[in-house]
Amino acid sequence: MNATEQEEREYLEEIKEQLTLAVRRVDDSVRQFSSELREKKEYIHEHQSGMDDADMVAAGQSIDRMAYTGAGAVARKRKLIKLMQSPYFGRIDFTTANDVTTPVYIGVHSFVDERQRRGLIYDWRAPISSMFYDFELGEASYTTPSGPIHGRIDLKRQYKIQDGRLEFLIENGVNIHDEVLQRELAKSSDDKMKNIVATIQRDQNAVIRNEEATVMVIQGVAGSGKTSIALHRIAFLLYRYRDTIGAKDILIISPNKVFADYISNVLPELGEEHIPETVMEELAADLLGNQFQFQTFFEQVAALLEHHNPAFIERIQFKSSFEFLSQLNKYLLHVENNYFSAGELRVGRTVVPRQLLLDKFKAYHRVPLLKRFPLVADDVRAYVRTAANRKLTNGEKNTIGEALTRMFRFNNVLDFYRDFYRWIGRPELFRFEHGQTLEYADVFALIYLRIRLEGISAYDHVKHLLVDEMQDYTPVQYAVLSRVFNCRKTILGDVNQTVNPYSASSAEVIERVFPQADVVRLYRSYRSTIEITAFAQRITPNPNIIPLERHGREPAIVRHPGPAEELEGLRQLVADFRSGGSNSLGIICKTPRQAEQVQQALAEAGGGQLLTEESTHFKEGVIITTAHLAKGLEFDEVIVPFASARNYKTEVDKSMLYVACTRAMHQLTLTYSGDITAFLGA
Ligand SMILES: Nc1ncnc2c1ncn2[C@@H]1O[C@H](COP(=O)(O)OP(=O)(O)OP(=O)(O)O)[C@@H](O)[C@H]1O
Repeated sequence: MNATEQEEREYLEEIKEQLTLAVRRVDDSVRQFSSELREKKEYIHEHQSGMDDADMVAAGQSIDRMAYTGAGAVARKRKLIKLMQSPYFGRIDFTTANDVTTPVYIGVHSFVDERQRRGLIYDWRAPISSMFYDFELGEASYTTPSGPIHGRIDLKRQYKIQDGRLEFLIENGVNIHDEVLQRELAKSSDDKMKNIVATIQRDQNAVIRNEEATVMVIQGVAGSGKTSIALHRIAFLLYRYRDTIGAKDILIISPNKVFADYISNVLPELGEEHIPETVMEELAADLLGNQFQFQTFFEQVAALLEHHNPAFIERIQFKSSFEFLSQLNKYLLHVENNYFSAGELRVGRTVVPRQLLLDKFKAYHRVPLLKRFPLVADDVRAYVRTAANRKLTNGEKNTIGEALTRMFRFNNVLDFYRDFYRWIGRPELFRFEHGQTLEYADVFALIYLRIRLEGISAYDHVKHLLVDEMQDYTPVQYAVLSRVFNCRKTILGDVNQTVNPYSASSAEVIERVFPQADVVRLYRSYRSTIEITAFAQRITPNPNIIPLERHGREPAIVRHPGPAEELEGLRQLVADFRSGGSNSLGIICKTPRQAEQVQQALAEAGGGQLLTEESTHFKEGVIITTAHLAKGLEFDEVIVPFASARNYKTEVDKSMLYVACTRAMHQLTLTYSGDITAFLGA
């Protein structure tokens, strides 16, 4: 052990000692709080009869305050215990312009020596910690609320401390990030996504700490860390704006429940509370007031994969275009200008002129169309009251309301939506009968019309919206999100990983809906070995991709004489996996039906967990699923069965194949019988 290591080990022991003392102090205060709380409760119980309402309210408030402070102490203790396991992962020695050198140890939380008022560990999100990610040795600077601080980094170290023990320490070199990063990436997968605070890269750090963007769009290649970065960005914003934004003010729109569960640990690992999440279908049901039965996105994609239906594809393509959104907007203008056929209105002896009705209708142009009528009706009632110089009967009041509503062409959003297709001369593009299931492509268009015609008030509480898998949502969906969530947004995805190429959105399309967006493109790929990344490039080439220099086995393509032999081969591959050292194997099929078939075939060989649309979480081991559901997840090893020309032949199939192959971290195998799919090239 050299002198540096000796010194660092001693320092670690010292910090652990201080942390132990801090835990003890928190324990003492928690004990004190709970005994005070108990005494207060006992006092109230004994003196209840002599207390009036005001006394009771005051006593209740004081109990709430104590409980709140007590809960704060418990949370503090949780953080301290976490720090005892792994107090810090990095250190920089920073010398300011006036030659004061401070060692800055960086960890997941801050820890302050209260007596000496000195920071012992800095939170990775603190302004000073940004230099750890942004600079090597030499000149460096960071920004504080009162301006930039310039200086020099004289020393830089990285540590791996686990269960309170120093596992390794890496000194100064220019490539220190690379070495630790390589170690992290070579590890086995987990059933939950991990935090990456110790190895955040410079370009990733810039996205995480961006405070200016009101809409941030991250377009990144498969495995570029988009989801990780977005979650760390949330953690950063929660820290930076801790007085105004809490975990409950954030909303994550994730593609499905399994994915939501997969990412659910990252923020708690970073000491933040669980963040509310939802899926598009839940949001849609809410925004439609639960009035319609509708197809899910998953069902739409499954239908596309099972049958080739050109009319269905045409409907989806049209409704996923930017043109569709423009047409809807034009239609709304047409409705505004033409659908209110005002006529003279007679109430008793008073005649309300047509022009007055038209003027009133126009005067409320800021109010959603269908919400204007009660307002115009009130104005008309006032007009009649003044003209007739008397109060109106209830019958007359109602007549005014009803007459006005009748002057408008429709008063039901569905009627407008159907009329829209007549107006554009394409009635065949809307297939829906009362009581039927609405096609997924119609869901958000209908919601958009509803918002424009009736308005919305919900979701004002959300202060930051995170949308993952942005390529799966259409312009009209973004137009809805833009109106429903009047807050900052982080939107991320990869247009190459679409599961429905007929409705995919690129960063450019999203920019048209959010012209103010800051778009960041990430090309470095971290998940897979170079061999796997190169293999996936054969399916969907991207000349800009930069794979991280990490090698593994060449992906294998295994041909079988027939389907029965292929299933037998799968059983063998699963047995090999079980006797190997990896944690997770994903068998990723094209359709849910094929996934079920594989599950049945493997039942005798120890089986595997089938992930379906209804699943809410997954465990390590053998997972059988579809590319659609595996999106966003990763596995040590991936098998893609049925990679034949018959099975993978359309554009949708190609996307599925790309998504499936890019889920593999260390090993990838494709199996088939008949001819191999043409998507792998020569
Ligand atoms: N700076 C980093 N340090 C360590 N690991 C990283 C880093 N960046 C990304 N990774 C790892 O790379 C893998 C892919 O990250 P993530 O799932 O966030 O990428 P993604 O771009 O959302 O992927 P995809 O779009 O393919 O689902 C994860 O295992 C993540 O931990």
